[in-house]
Amino acid sequence: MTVSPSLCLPPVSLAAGQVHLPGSKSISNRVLLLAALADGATQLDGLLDSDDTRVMLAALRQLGVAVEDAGPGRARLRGGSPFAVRQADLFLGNAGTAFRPLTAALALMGGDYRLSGVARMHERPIGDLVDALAGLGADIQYQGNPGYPPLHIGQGAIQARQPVKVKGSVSSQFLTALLLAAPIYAAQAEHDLLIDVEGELISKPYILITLNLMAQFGVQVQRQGWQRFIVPAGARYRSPGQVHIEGDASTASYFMALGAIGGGPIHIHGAGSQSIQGDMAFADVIEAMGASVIRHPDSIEVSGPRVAQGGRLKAFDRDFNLIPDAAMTAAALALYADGPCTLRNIGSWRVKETDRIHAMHTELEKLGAKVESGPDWIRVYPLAPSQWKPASIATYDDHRMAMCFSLAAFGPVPVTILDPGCVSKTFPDYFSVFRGLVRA
Ligand SMILES: O=C(O)C1=C[C@@H](OP(=O)(O)O)[C@@H](O)[C@H](O)C1
Ligand SMILES: C=C(OP(=O)(O)O)C(=O)O
Repeated sequence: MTVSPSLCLPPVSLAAGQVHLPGSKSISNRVLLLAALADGATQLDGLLDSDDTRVMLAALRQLGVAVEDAGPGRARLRGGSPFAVRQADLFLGNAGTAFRPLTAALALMGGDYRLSGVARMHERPIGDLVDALAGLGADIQYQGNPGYPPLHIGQGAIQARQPVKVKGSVSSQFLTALLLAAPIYAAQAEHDLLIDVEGELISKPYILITLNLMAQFGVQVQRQGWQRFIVPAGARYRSPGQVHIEGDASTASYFMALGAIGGGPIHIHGAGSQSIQGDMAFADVIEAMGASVIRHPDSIEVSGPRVAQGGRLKAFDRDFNLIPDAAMTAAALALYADGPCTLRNIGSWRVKETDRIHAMHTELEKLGAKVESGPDWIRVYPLAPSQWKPASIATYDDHRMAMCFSLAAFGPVPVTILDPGCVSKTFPDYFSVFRGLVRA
């Protein structure tokens, strides 16, 4: 891992302007896989160009999928299932949206594949997905610690006589992975493929993204609540020809936050009231905190108090299970609230790019804040102007830590972000866009 030079952000007080969001990570990586599996050619625009999509594209190319670069944000894929290459060693960085769905797809195709990632990826659990795939007859071996990547995928004997059971309490990406891969089997099957969720399912809005995009590629999944998902026998992905990828709603949360604490207005283009991403609900969070939000179909405008001039946001105590990524932005905004803010039901933070509850707790304390946390919650007390301490913020190779702590520049002292380059996971240009929107 290369570490980028640290970045000192001097105090700022105002944020206003226009921002065009980079493509959604969640949609980009799903659509790349769908286009790779679908019959026919698919033209994509709005595609995210970042570490997470680069590893997905490189893997698909290695697997024999024809991918043409068609200019910035554009690509043309010619798909088909199974993939032409039956033996490959794939490096998937720290991209959960590449690792989990490719594991399921390759396990259902069968072959001789090795999937690995960065050291942290090898600490992120995948056992619940491997168990579900093993229940279908897939051949998957752990190459390191049981329950974690790296994985070896062999030639299984896939048979779905019973409903496939999958646990969704650690990550919704396991159910997403099974759903995306299901037509590889269902296309040839005589009976519908039933997928049953065992126990709790977290991060539910991401499942709706998955179902929406599968439908765009011709596969309609029926569901019974969040319990049972039915992939019809004969289901086959067909290219819709063209797909436009909307802007990233989790990324939008940093700019919504800027509008909410820096006066605004910040006009964020690329995702709005018609978005299929759950993280757009972050707009409701900042609205409840006192920001003004105007929603357009494909954009959103946010203004709010100027916290550097004594303005304050309203404190909150809420469940963030549906928007775990944007939730981190709310934790950073708590610094400017009028009372302690509690984020609940965020246990999945422990197994993401880093242990995010630990990282948030530690780094907010460096700024001078009082913080409390438990297994699946964190409480952040706001800072009065005299309480702020200049700090060097560690980012733990977590893009969201770096982006969230840019919001600390609205305090009265400078803040230094260590390894700001880690934003390349989803938004390589974040800090130049940030600088273009803020003023002293
Ligand atoms: O399916 C997806 O695109 C994602 C699901 C979420 O993960 P969990 O389901 O693990 O919470 C989210 O945190 C991640 O950034 C993207
Ligand atoms: C959890 C995240 O990433 P991943 O898709 O790797 O799970 C994230 O982007 O916040």
